[in-house]
Amino acid sequence: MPVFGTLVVVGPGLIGSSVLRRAKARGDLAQRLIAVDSSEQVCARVRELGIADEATTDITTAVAQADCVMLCVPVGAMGAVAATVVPAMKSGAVLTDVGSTKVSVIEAITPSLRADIAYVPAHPMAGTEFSGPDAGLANLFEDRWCLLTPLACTTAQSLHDIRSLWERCGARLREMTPSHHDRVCAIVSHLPHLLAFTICGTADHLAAETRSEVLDFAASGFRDFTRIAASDPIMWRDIFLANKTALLEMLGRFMEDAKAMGRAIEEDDTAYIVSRIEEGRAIRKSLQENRQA
Ligand SMILES: NC(=O)C1=CN([C@@H]2O[C@H](COP(=O)(O)OP(=O)(O)OC[C@H]3O[C@@H](n4cnc5c(N)ncnc54)[C@H](O)[C@@H]3O)[C@@H](O)[C@H]2O)C=CC1
Ligand SMILES: O=C(O)C(=O)Cc1ccc(O)cc1
Repeated sequence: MPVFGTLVVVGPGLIGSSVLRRAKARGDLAQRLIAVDSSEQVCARVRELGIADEATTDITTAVAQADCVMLCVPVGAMGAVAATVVPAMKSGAVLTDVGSTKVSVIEAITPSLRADIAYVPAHPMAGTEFSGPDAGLANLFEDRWCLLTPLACTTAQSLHDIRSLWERCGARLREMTPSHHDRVCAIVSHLPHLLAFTICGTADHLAAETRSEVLDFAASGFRDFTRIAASDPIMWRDIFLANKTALLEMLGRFMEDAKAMGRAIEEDDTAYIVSRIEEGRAIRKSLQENRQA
């Protein structure tokens, strides 16, 4: 029995097209799948890939048919898209989003909400450095967390249905408050991306300054940073600005710890250096035991 009659995915890029692929492959997420994108090129590609029953730029006509609308656009676009989508939705339908930040997305969407529309904010903690409809994978969410931040306007039925949808995508679910979500994601996702973009920039500037070949010798540790640094600039600009408070708090904490490591190196404090490295190894081991690495 499908969770929804008609599921409309707005923004069938990496995340949206992964949900569509999973829905097509299983057949029990929704009876009918509609993809909506502001780009006709993206719609044409979705048609070629055959991952939705319909792909259109006509957002209001599409969402009027929806039992569930899933917003998969960059976080900075969520508010404007919701302002177009919500007035056109039918009574009793469910609105959900997959944005990487929750407090600011909820703030942006809330002014558009209606009493007869349930809203379930969600965030699948899975992805890659690639974007667009070609990048999606039916198994992207398998064994990955999907974080839900239910609100007063999240009915029990809508929460149940969105939980079922993500469970059928293979995700593990956890509920938390939006502000807790943003602090957690600031440290485990947003700060690592900030560090990756920064270290690649620093190395590139050094190479330019010294007119040397430093990057030719990039070892695997540096290469791991470059994978993350290849992520979409608009998406990450939006995330950094949308999660400014929590991200700056975590950046401050990180800089303190980095300075302490610098001092330990300066002072030949071997015990401190080894204890921090051991902490890192222990985290890696515990993640591998939980199949998340
Ligand atoms: N990339 C990742 O690894 C993850 C991303 N997210 C979140 O998922 C959302 C989507 O990210 P991706 O799938 O990576 O992006 P993407 O760039 O692959 O896809 C976004 C799609 O939205 C469309 N779009 C942009 N503005 C629009 C508008 N105003 N109306 C209609 N369509 C519009 C674009 O044309 C594009 O097809 C973002 O909010 C992101 O924070 C969540 C988890 C992981
Ligand atoms: O590619 C990676 O390593 C990621 O970390 C993907 C990712 C990007 C954004 C999210 O909100 C969640 C996951």
